[in-house]
Amino acid sequence: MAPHKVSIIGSGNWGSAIAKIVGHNARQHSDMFEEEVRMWVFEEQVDGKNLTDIINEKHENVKYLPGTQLPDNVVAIPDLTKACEGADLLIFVLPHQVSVLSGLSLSHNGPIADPIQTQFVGKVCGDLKGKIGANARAISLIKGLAFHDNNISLFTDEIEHSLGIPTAALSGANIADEVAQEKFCETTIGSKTIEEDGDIWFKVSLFNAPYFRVNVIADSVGVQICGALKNVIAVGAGFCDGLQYGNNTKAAVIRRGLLEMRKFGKAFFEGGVRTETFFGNDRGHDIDIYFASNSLLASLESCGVADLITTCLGGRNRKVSEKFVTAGKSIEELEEQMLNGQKLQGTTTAKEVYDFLSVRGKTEDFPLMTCVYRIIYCGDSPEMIAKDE
Ligand SMILES: NC(=O)C1=CN([C@@H]2O[C@H](COP(=O)(O)OP(=O)(O)OC[C@H]3O[C@@H](n4cnc5c(N)ncnc54)[C@H](O)[C@@H]3O)[C@@H](O)[C@H]2O)C=CC1
Ligand SMILES: O=C(CO)COP(=O)(O)O
Repeated sequence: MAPHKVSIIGSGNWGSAIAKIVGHNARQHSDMFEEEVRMWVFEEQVDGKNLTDIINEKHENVKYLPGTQLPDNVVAIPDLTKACEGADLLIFVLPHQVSVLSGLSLSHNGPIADPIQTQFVGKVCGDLKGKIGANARAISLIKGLAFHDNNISLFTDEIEHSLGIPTAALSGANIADEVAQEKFCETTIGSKTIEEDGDIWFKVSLFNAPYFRVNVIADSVGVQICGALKNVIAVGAGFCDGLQYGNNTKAAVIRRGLLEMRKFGKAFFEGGVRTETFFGNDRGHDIDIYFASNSLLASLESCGVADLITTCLGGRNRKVSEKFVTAGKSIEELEEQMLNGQKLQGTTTAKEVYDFLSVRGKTEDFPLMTCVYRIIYCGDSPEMIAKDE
């Protein structure tokens, strides 16, 4: 069989960290993969130069992952179609939505700026439609859900429908900067076709590394629900920090958040999600452990409680939401000031989830996520995050 041709679609903070692993593994397994790994970069100017040129000269994404050396077989390409031409393994790693400033809206201290929100995964898929081979496969590293007309769908389904190729999901307790520094962590791949995806994404080691332990489970829906909704809960955790509420309060938010995440998955997805995906298990499953790593430290579901904890402790959603409480500025302003082009996912997901629940009359069934929404978008006091009426 010809070696797989790998393309990475996205080059932000996580996109660049994963490019380091994938580039290294492609080079190590030259019988399985073409050595060159192409990475689509949304072109922009950094100090008067194209970011793609800087990446290809310095082998470093100086804007989104400064200080990390990328393997020189990772090649930055600004043209999406060229970056994906002939690829049979596509790695989607884009922010699920971006939010930019214009006009007026609320911070908890009053009116500030009105964000416009743009989903661009759909645009990327539209541009690639008809250009991807039938034998290709994709994997989504996106932590977010797709919302259209107050309906919800998974990005794996969006990509599958748009490009006609099977698509798995990868999500875990993976703060990009820590992964880039090769600090040990785990991650979870969710797949409907576990043996094929396990073979390609895990067994031949495109992602697995000594410091990045991958496991494959069948609950693709649960993996994606976890990745999207933990960002909303982390916004709540950030409010707690801004209010200096301490660890017990934050633990209560995490506990309640985890239950709401699971409840959401069970309520709105046909076939439901597995409880184990959220809480972890003792390796008692049959097919799920088929590809489980041998590492004793590895549990199967990094995407659940583990990712929720790491994001509530060290993620960008937490950091910006803490400042939202102390600075009295809008989320979009803080995102611009604090993240240097990186994107928050939890605040936009809070709005999407609220709109979805609202048209179904279900907001009261998800009080924590509703509260996060109301604090950001309706001017409710941040103290509401830890008040039981
Ligand atoms: N950063 C992290 O620690 C982790 C992030 N993730 C998830 O991975 C996904 C990607 O996140 P990051 O790589 O961190 O991105 P990021 O947060 O660094 O976002 C910046 C990226 O968005 C791109 N971008 C901005 N506007 C765009 C547009 N109109 N069209 C296309 N691209 C545009 C920029 O070029 C840049 O590559 C997200 O869903 C995130 O939740 C998952 C695990 C860890
Ligand atoms: O997904 C993440 C860690 O697993 C990163 O979370 P943040 O987007 O809040 O930084």
